[in-house]
Amino acid sequence: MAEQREMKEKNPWHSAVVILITVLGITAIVALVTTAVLQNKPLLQKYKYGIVLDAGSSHTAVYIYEWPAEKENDTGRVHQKHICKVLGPGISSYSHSPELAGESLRTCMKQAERFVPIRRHRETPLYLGATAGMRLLSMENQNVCDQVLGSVEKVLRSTPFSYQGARIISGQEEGAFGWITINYLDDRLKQGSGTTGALDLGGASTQITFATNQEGMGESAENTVTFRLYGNDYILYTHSFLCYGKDQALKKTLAQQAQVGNSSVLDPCFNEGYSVDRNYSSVYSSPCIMAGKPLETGYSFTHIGKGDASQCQQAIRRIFTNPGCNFSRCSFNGVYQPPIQGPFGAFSAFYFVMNFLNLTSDSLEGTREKMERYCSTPWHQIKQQHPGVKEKYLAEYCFSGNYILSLLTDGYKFTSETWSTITFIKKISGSDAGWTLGYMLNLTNMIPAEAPDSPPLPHAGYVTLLLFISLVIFVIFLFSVKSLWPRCTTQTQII
Ligand SMILES: Nc1ncnc2c1ncn2[C@@H]1O[C@H](COP(=O)(O)OP(=O)(O)O)[C@@H](O)[C@H]1O
Ligand SMILES: [Ca+2]
Repeated sequence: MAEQREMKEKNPWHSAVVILITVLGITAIVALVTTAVLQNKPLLQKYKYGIVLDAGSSHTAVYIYEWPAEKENDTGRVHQKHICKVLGPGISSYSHSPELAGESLRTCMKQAERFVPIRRHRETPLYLGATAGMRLLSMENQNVCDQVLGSVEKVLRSTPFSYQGARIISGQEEGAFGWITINYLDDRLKQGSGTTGALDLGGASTQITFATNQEGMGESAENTVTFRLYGNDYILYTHSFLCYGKDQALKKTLAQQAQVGNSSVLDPCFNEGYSVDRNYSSVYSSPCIMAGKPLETGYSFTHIGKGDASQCQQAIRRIFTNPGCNFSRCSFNGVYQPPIQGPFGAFSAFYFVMNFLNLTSDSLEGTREKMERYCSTPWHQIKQQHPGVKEKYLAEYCFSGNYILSLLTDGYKFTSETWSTITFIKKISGSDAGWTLGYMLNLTNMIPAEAPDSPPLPHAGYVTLLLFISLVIFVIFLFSVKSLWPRCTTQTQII
């Protein structure tokens, strides 16, 4: 030992060489890792954009989506950058002055020009999809419907974006794209595991969509949609009930209680103390209300609230018809529906109403109890408690809550057990739940049928592994130098 120490002391190279090797080794490792990190780091993030207008029956919303340019085909990469709510009613309400439908969009489209960088304007696809309000208008008057679509088209063409068309989407599309949206945002599609069903409640229609492995799906082709996404096959059951959105359902329920000629209607679905004069024509002004439509609707009546939730539900139940079921099982109105398979995400008006009523996490029984209590609260008290809420919504929450209860239980056949599989949602990871995102992903081919190849390791994992292997090599190298060194120096000594 003493001899060796002496040799080291005699050899001034010993420590200098070891230090040099260590410094060089560390420098080499740092250089290697830095190069690996820089080489694999994504280039300065470039974003792309897409714009979809949701022309609903009650209002129009402009959605701007954004995604990293290189990651188009990855799930969960597209997110909502901005939403602009168009002032005024839905485009289907402009039947008396169709040109104003287009004009109503201008403010939001100007806003979109500011949210999308100028250099991206020309390549940004722009779509408009109209839903049940326009479906109803096309049934009432195809010519006026075309004029409204022509008017929005004219304004959208005048924007700097890449206009891709304005059309009425089908109920199946509305349901299926809503399903794609929530499952894409949840990052469930790539995993190929369980998916979430979609429940959408609008003003004029409502949609139910869920994946099913039922053999019996062949029973009803019009309710079946198939997709191959990221290498997985999905068979979806979907149905859109036209005239069963909450505004049309309210008209149906009211029309069914009203008798033309009567000067008042005592309505259990409105709070006690509520009293508003209405014209019969406002109730019957919809192709959804067929039966009992009088020739002369120029009469008015006083709409008086009675505030009784269970009577309200009885009244609502009468708008679901049961003409007999020609399939193995049905929801309502003779429409085929396989056994429901949860979990479910319930959005749009399902969320707005249940969130207002503080009913997003209650049991079915708890929900019924709270509805009884809300409906029996006098109208003046309700107004006092919620001064900031739009009075039209406020007045309708007793009806809307009961309608949701009835639609989900009497209609879709949710039970006390399956009720808890429903989550009332507005947004997922910052993007609104709704059909628009799924619509854009589909039209821009952003969801591939087959799973794209991806590197075996994520970037962080790759760098860590590289660092670890380099360190191991370096430590082995140091040990071997250390164990070889005395022999070398001894040999030198002998010579
Ligand atoms: N804060 C809110 N509270 C209650 N209802 C709301 C609220 N915001 C929107 N709604 C309702 O949500 C529904 C949205 O429907 P919409 O998408 O316009 O129709 P559709 O999908 O049938 O074409 C309308 O009935 C509207 O009144
Ligand atoms: Ca809608």
